[in-house]
Amino acid sequence: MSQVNKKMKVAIIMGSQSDWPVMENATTVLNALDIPYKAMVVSAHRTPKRLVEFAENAENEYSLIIAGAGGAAHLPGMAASMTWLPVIGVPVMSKALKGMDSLLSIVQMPKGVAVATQAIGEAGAFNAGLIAAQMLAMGNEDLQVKLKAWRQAQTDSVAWETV
Ligand SMILES: Nc1c(C(=O)O)ncn1[C@@H]1O[C@H](COP(=O)(O)O)[C@@H](O)[C@H]1O
Repeated sequence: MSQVNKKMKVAIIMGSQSDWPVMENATTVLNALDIPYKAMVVSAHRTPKRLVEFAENAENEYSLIIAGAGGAAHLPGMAASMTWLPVIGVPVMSKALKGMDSLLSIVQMPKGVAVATQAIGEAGAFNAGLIAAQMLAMGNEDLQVKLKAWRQAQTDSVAWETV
């Protein structure tokens, strides 16, 4: 894999395939800006060995990790504990506690291991893709141009007023 591709690629991991309808929102901005990604189920609880293998090798293939999980959402923090790559956490809505459990499990990291936690649910997943794009754009002028155009299109689409 070329250095350019490696620099741009985002991993989207989630605890269960049932998270995908929420986590798919993370792909909206990535698709719009032609940022490559790979989405996969990796569970700290159910597939711990797969998580260790993924996290220990992530820097060879990816620039950033978006990690979503619901309930006892240990996946983002555990991934962050095993790689220096930035991990953006998405609390997936849970049935029993409406995602408050997911949010608190992800956001309340101990000092020294960081997860960039987003809002609960679809908006959080969407913004995870957006902040990933912004982070990648820091060192990429082409991406900055695309991102500014995307932002302007959003601004134009929400402006509304009566005559
Ligand atoms: N929180 C975690 C982890 C983990 O943190 O490793 N693995 C699965 N899960 C979560 O369990 C919920 C229910 O999963 P199922 O729908 O498969 O029963 C999902 O939201 C998933 O993210």
